[in-house]
Amino acid sequence: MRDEAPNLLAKLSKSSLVIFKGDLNYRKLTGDVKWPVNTTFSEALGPLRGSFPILSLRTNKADVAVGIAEKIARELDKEGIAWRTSGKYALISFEPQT
Ligand SMILES: O=P(O)(O)OC[C@@]1(O)O[C@H](CO)[C@@H](O)[C@@H]1O
Repeated sequence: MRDEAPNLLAKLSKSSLVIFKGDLNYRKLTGDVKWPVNTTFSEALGPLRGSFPILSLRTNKADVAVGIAEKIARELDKEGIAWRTSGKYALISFEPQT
């Protein structure tokens, strides 16, 4: 964003909170990478981390998912629950501005 949309970044940097809604935006925020589930949301954000306060609200519709305890993911997987893709589970993620 720093290179592609510096004006937008400057504007968002002055915001008290920027809310991203939906699976596709979550995938864009986290680079659409199949991170280990216990990767922090902060790490997955990469260069956007700390630029402005980010709240992401997402129902899970794709494999990418971060900020989850491995034990919880393992238990859901063991039960055969399609928690990553069914749209029946959701993630609320927050990263403050630094
Ligand atoms: O969760 P929602 O708001 O109904 O869908 C969010 C969404 O980003 O997820 C899909 C991509 O996985 C898109 O088709 C859709 O726009």
